[in-house]
Amino acid sequence: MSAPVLIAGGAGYIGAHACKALAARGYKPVIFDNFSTGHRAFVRWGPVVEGDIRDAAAVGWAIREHGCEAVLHFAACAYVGESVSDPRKYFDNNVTGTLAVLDGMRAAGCNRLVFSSTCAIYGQPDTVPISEDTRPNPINPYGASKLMVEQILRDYRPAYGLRSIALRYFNACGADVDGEIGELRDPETHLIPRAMMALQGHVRDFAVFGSDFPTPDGTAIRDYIHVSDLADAHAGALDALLGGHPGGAYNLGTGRGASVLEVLRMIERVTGEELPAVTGRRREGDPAALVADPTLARRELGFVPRSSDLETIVGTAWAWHRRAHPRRPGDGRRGTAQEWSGRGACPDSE
Ligand SMILES: NC(=O)c1ccc[n+]([C@@H]2O[C@H](COP(=O)([O-])OP(=O)(O)OC[C@H]3O[C@@H](n4cnc5c(N)ncnc54)[C@H](O)[C@@H]3O)[C@@H](O)[C@H]2O)c1
Ligand SMILES: O=c1ccn([C@@H]2O[C@H](COP(=O)(O)OP(=O)(O)O[C@H]3O[C@H](CO)[C@@H](O)[C@H](O)[C@H]3O)[C@@H](O)[C@H]2O)c(=O)[nH]1
Repeated sequence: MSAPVLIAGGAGYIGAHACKALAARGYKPVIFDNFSTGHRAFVRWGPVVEGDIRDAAAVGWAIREHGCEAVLHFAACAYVGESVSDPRKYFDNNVTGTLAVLDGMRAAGCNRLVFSSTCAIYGQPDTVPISEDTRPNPINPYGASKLMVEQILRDYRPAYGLRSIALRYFNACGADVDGEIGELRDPETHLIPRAMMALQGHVRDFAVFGSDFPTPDGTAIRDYIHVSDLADAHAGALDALLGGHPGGAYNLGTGRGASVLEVLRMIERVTGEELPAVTGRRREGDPAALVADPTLARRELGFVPRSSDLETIVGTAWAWHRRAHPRRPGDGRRGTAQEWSGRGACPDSE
C-alpha cells in the first residue's frame, strides 16, 4: 500500500522532482498548488488539488480527502531580489502561508512535515563550509521568512507534537535525467538557466554579476546541488519522519564550491557553444561564497549526492532547455567565457 503524502508546491521545479522520486519509492504524491509559478505539465505522478496554502481549510480538506500521512511543503515565493522590493508578499506567502498549512495539518490530525528551507538563512557567513551550527543571519526578507518558519516549527514540536525536518538547500540546479521536468520560470534569474537561455537567444542581457569578489577568480562561489539529489533527500527525510525521527534542520549541499566562471566554462564545454562574455556589477545582496558542510545530513539522513558533479548538472539542464526553449534566430554574442577570466578586458554591462 502506497502512503499518500501532500506535496504543497508540487507543480514547481523542486516539488515536481520530489513527486517523481516519491512515486518511484512507492509513495502516492498528492499535489497541492495554486500554479502561481508551477506548471500543469509537471503534474504527472499523482492527483492534484488546486488551492492556495493560505487557505487552511482547503489544506485540511486535501489531507483528509486523500488520507495523507505527511506533508512536504515547497510552496513559497523564492525570488531574493523581489523579497527586498516587496517584503509583504514574502512574509504573507512564506510565513502566513506556512501557518495556514500547519493549521490545516493540525485540523486534519497530520503531524509530520518536511519543509523547504534555504542557505539564504545564513546570510554572509565569515567562513565556509557552513555547518548547521553557524549562526543564522539572513540579509534579505526571503531568507528571514524561511528562518521565521524554522523557528515556528521548532516551537510547534513540543507544543503540538508536530515533527518536522527543515532541509536547507544550497543552489538547486540541473534537471530530471529522463528529461521529463526541469527548471522553467518567468522571469528566470538563476545562473544556469539564464546562461542557457542566453545561448538560445532568449536572454539578451546575460552578464557575470561581479568579478571583484575575494575568491580565486573574482567571481562568486556557490554549492550547486542537483535537483534529483534534493528530491531523493526528501524521500529520505520522509522515510525518517515516518520511522520516528524527532525532527531537525539539515544542510543539503555537496561541500564543494564552484565559481560563476567555472560553471560557465562547463556550460561552454558541454554545449560546445560560446557564451556572451559580459561582466556586470555585483548583484545587491550576493555573498561571495556559500558552501555547505553536509556532514550532518549524511550521518543522520544518509544523504549522498549522486548527480551533483557540474558535468551532470549542466548536461541534464541543457537537455531540458533545448526541449523547453527552442533556439531563436540571432544571438548577439560578444565573446567567450575564456575571456571572462581576463577580467577587465570585457565590456561592462551597466
Ligand atoms: N531553487 C532553489 O535554488 C532553492 C534554494 C533553496 C530553497 N528553495 C525553496 O524550495 C522551494 C521550491 O522552490 P522552487 O525553486 O521549486 O520554486 P518554484 O517557484 O518552481 O515552486 C514553488 C511552487 O509553489 C507553488 N506556490 C507558491 N505559492 C503558493 C501558494 N500560496 N499556494 C499554493 N501553491 C503555491 C507554485 O505555484 C510552485 O508550483 C521553495 O520553498 C524555495 O524557497 C529553492
Ligand atoms: O545572470 C546571472 C545570474 C546569476 N549570476 C550569479 O550566479 C550565482 C548564482 O546565482 P543564482 O543562480 O541566482 O542563485 P543564488 O543567488 O545563489 O540564489 C539561489 O540559491 C539560494 C540558495 O543559495 C536560494 O535560497 C535562492 O532561492 C536561489 O535563488 C550568483 O553569484 C549570481 O550573482 C550571474 O552572474 N549572472
